[in-house]
Amino acid sequence: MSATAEAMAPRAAAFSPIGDAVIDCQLQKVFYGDFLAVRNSHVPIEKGKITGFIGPSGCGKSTVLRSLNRMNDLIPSFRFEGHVKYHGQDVYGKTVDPVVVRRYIGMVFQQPNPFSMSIYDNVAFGLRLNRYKGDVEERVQKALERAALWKEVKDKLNKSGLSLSGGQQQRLCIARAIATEPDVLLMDEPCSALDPIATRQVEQLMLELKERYTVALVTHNMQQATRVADTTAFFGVDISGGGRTGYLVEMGETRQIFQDPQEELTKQYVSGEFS
Ligand SMILES: Nc1ncnc2c1ncn2[C@@H]1O[C@H](COP(=O)(O)OP(=O)(O)OP(=O)(O)O)[C@@H](O)[C@H]1O
Repeated sequence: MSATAEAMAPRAAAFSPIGDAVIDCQLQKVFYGDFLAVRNSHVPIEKGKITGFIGPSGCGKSTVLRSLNRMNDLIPSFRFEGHVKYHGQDVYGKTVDPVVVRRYIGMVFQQPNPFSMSIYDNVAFGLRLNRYKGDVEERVQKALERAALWKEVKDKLNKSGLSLSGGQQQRLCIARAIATEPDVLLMDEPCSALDPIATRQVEQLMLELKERYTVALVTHNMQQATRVADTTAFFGVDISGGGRTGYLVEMGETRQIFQDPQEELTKQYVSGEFS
């Protein structure tokens, strides 16, 4: 365990990385109330890689991503059958504190969502929440450097995070997510609100981040998946029987998914026959 992780003692039952596998996600059925949103999706997340989730709207990409660090806990109607294991440990174990889960498995959202507080406080937020006992200033600087934002903000750390441009705000959110040194970073369409230049900066950042973190990325942009993802999971929507249930169609190396898909549906999707 890193010095940072040690400095932030878990508040509930022990939940710490062991072993080599990062996340084993087996979702047999995912419901919102009575609605079956996702079925039969086994989505392993491999260490040190970027795993891209692609597929048509409503196929469950975000649902699966958010189940990995218990973000769906915030939705009362959410329930699932299956398991999500992080280094072999049950993420949904009765004694596991979701705040601790999210320290190891951080998240960046579609819309840059800095808190209404200073740039510094945004990045320090998770450290304080987790009662980090080390040097907060040093950790904030390191996170901003890793998020390729330090040079642009080092002279205005007390300015509001909301005063930054959209691309800078998204890099600030990435800095906030990595300040606690997570093991895994979940990114839910992190570039969809950004212009092409900011998008390229964030994509470049993802490639740098994977040296240190494991990344799972939801994207609508298939070119983005080919540019940054090592592994790609393609989800489809089953409308037979009048429902709309997402499921994993195929998962493999990104090159294979785009150039040599094994499933007809994947072939049609990546060739743009439907979206
Ligand atoms: N909070 C919720 N309550 C009820 N149904 C939901 C909720 N969130 C998502 N759903 C439904 O679950 C299904 C999967 O949604 P999800 O957002 O995971 O798909 P997605 O592939 O990420 O879609 P998109 O690409 O449009 O963002 C959809 O039918 C959606 O309407």
